Amino acid sequence: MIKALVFGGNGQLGRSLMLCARDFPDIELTFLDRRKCDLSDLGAIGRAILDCRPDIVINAAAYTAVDQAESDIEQAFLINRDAVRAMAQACEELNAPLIHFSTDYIFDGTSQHPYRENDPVAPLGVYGTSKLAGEDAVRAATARHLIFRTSWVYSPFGKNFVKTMLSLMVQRDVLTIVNDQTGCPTSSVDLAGAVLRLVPSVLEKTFAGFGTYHLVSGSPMTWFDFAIHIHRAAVERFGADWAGNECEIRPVSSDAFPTVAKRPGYSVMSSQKFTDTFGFGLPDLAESLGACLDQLGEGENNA
Ligand SMILES: NC(=O)C1=CN([C@@H]2O[C@H](COP(=O)(O)OP(=O)(O)OC[C@H]3O[C@@H](n4cnc5c(N)ncnc54)[C@H](OP(=O)(O)O)[C@@H]3O)[C@@H](O)[C@H]2O)C=CC1
Ligand SMILES: Cc1cn([C@H]2C[C@H](O)[C@@H](COP(=O)(O)OP(=O)(O)O[C@H]3O[C@@H](C)C(=O)[C@@H](O)[C@H]3O)O2)c(=O)[nH]c1=O
Repeated sequence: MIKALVFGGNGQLGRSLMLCARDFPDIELTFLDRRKCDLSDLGAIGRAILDCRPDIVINAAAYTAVDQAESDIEQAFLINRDAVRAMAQACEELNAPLIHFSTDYIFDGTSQHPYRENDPVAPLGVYGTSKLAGEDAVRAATARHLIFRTSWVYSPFGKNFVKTMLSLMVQRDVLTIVNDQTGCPTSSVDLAGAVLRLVPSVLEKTFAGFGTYHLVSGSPMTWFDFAIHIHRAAVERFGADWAGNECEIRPVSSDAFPTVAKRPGYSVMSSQKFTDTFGFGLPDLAESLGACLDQLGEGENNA
């Protein structure tokens, strides 16, 4: 039996790992949430890892409030950099690989082509800067790491764009959604399945795939396009009398929807390196969004 320790058990990715765990009976997952291990307490992180002595650590925790991070800089760096460094150092001490997640918001969005792993990074805000610092901390502390950069994560769990849109579509007659930021919506349930599928091979002595990978679902679109997809999929699933059916969705520029943190205009990432190395990719948006709405309908959406 493989022993995996997961930080961030209560987040979208953490709960998706819990959901997928039933398909991987050879992996015994132990989940830590804020109550069991507050990552602000850096000393507690090493203790938790050394107490559990896992074969592998998965960090699904992060400070993810993009706008709030602009004024909560210390906490963002504490969780996204310092706590990650503590995790990576304890993993190195135990010789356990660390699987960590990062974001498209480390890029400035000026690329003319899907970002590859070696493209220059230049985050526009505190969240992206702190996540980039976390990546660097992992690389400095342990060679046995996998960093998966992903983007625009949604799921039946927690807070995300799909759930926000579904509730706003019911509450409002008109929604204005930015149409000049392009990225790849990605299901955390798909991410969780992919990661658990990799775990056994990562633990093989001959595994040579450590490093940084982009891992997204391959359907680039704007947030406006994504809202249209969500609306269409919801009407298809919940029927024409769904309360959000009549909501009008209008495209606007980012100037018309000001946010505290600036977001990249184009943060599409290529998962080619991942697919070439591991021989599979993530399902496309239609399939994954449909599954998410089905799970929401089945009541998997505890806030
Ligand atoms: N969400 C997205 O769109 C994207 C996410 N990512 C990355 O993917 C990974 C997973 O993200 P996702 O699941 O969406 O994130 P969530 O915000 O859903 O979950 C993050 C988890 O981290 C936990 N956490 C935060 N601070 C602490 C703390 N001090 N002590 C203990 N736990 C803490 C939160 O706990 P609590 O529930 O108690 O608040 C939460 O459960 C992260 O690395 C993120 O940066 C990358 C690209 C896009
Ligand atoms: C609610 C709403 C948002 N928007 C815009 C604001 C923003 O530009 C875009 C997305 O808004 P959100 O705040 O939901 O998403 P945001 O917090 O920017 O999402 C990011 O989260 C972090 C954690 C990541 O790592 C990124 O990959 C990305 O997923 O949609 C509208 O245009 N209209 C609306 O009604």
